[in-house]
Amino acid sequence: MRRLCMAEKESFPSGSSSPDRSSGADAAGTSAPLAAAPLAAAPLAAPAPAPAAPGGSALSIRGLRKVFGSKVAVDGVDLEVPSGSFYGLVGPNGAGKTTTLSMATGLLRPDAGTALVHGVDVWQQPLEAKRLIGILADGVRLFDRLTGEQLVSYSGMLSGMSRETVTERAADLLRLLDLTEASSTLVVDYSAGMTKKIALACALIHAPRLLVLDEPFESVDPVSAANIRDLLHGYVDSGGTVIVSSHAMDLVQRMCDHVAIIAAGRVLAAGTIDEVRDGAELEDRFVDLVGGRHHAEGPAWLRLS
Ligand SMILES: Nc1ncnc2c1ncn2[C@@H]1O[C@H](COP(=O)(O)OP(=O)(O)OP(=O)(O)O)[C@@H](O)[C@H]1O
Repeated sequence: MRRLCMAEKESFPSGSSSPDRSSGADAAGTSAPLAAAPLAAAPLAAPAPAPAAPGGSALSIRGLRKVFGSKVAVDGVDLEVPSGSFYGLVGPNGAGKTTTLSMATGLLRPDAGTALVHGVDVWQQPLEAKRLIGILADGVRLFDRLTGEQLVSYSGMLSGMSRETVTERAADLLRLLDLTEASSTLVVDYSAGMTKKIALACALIHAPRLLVLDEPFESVDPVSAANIRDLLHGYVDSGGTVIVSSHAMDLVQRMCDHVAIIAAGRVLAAGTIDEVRDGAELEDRFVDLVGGRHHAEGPAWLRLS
C-alpha cells in the first residue's frame, strides 16, 4: 500500500535500487531491481529460462516475518508455490498479503525468513532473482508523467531488451489490455483501472518466469478482466507461474488451481483449491477459517423502517 513506498526506501540493500528512486530503474514503480539485470529478449508468452528449481517450486517461502513497531504483520509464513501453478493468496484486510508478497519479491526486507524464486534467494541474489519476477505491486507509485506507451517501453528497456523488441511487445500489451487509444495519454490522467492495466503491462514486458500480482483486477472493467484472465492462463499454460492476491473468492476459485488463506500474518490453509475448499465453496471455507462474521442487522438508527 502507500506505506509500502516508505518501507521500500528503507529496506533496499546498499548497491540495489529503491523502487521509487529517480534512477529510472522502476518505470513501473514495481520492477526497479530489474534495471541492473539485462534480460535476453524473449517472446511474451515464453518466459525466459530459469535455473533448476528444487522440488519444482516457483516460489518457496520459509519463516517470513515482518514487524512494524508493535504490529506483527507477517508471523512466520511458509508457502510453496509449484512451478506452473495459478496461485491465489486470499485473506481479510490487514492479513499480511501485501507485506508477504513484498518480502517475497525483494521490495521489502524481511525481519526473518527466506524466499527462493526458482531456487534463487531473493535477498542473497537479488538481481538474479528479480530477473525472474514480474511484479504488480499494490499502491506503489508509477512514473506517471510518462505516457502509457513510454512507461511500458522504458520498463522494457530498463530490463535490457532491445528497442525493437520493446516496441513490438509494448504494442502487443497495449492492444491486449485495451490501452492502445490511451497510449499517448499521460499515466497521471489514467483512471484507476487503466493505471492498474498499464502497471500490469510493465510487469509483463520482460516475460518473467514468475508473475506476482497484488489485486490485479481491482477497478478493472469486466471485459478487460476477462482479457487479462485469458492472457494469464496462456502464460501459465506456457510454463509461467502466477501468484495473485485477491478478495474475490469466486474469481480465485474459478481462476486459480492453488490457494493459500492467510490471516493475522499466518497461513491458515494452503494447497490445491479442492483441498482447501474441502467440498465447500471457497468463500464459505474462508469465512469459517477466518471468522469475524457479525450476523447482525446493524444499528437501529440504520434501519429505515
Ligand atoms: N509500512 C507499514 N507500517 C506500519 N504498519 C504496516 C505497514 N505496512 C503494513 N502494515 C500493517 O501490517 C498489516 C498487514 O498489512 P498488509 O498491507 O500486508 O495487509 P493485506 O493483507 O495486504 O491487507 P488488504 O487486504 O487490506 O490490502 C496491517 O495491520 C497493516 O496496517
